[in-house]
Amino acid sequence: MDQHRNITGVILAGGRATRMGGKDKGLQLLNGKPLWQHVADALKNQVSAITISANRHIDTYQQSGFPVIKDTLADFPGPLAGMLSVMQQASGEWFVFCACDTPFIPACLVERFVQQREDAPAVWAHDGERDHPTIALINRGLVQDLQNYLTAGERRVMMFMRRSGGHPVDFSDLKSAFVNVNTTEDLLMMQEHK
Ligand SMILES: Nc1nc2c(ncn2[C@@H]2O[C@H](COP(=O)(O)OP(=O)(O)OP(=O)(O)O)[C@@H](O)[C@H]2O)c(=O)[nH]1
Repeated sequence: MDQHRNITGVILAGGRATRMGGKDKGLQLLNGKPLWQHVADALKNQVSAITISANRHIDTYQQSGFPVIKDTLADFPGPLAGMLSVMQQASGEWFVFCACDTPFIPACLVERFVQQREDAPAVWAHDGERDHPTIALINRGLVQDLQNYLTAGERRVMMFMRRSGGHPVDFSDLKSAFVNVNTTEDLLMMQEHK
């Protein structure tokens, strides 16, 4: 059973990146390569297609050759806005969302999600210590729930994921793969340690 063929990988590259001084986080270079591209390279053999979710510098992201879906909700409401826009506009039944600020996601991400999903409509990564709700496998069937949630003014990704009937998937054996970049200092530290 090769369920990966029907899964679209989505790189979440929108947001304000306030902790990075408002720069476009996905376009920041790590070892000479934009963060979004690290995620695309890690995902490309795990999914059937890749889409970028962004709300700024759309032209730049389009130069990647991947489809780019702009957030339909204004005012940067957060990662769920990107997820909603993609689930409304892209085809396919399953989406693997990955934050662009997590450049070392593991090669077994999708396989483990699929194997451990059971019947849940959503699963997300847990590194043994922290949940990573923006690294998640989600079924299109949740689109209406997500729209209702955002319309009600809710923004928290973790709360939506818990309410979805999904569960976390354990990646404590690969904890370092979930290190993420929030500040320019984080980026510098990662470059130094490569
Ligand atoms: N499409 C989309 N993606 C978002 C949005 N907000 C955050 N993201 C992405 O979701 C992931 C997690 O984002 P956060 O670190 O929580 O938020 P951020 O805006 O990037 O950064 P801070 O303002 O410093 O919290 C990152 O990959 C962001 O690029 C949004 O409004 N739309």
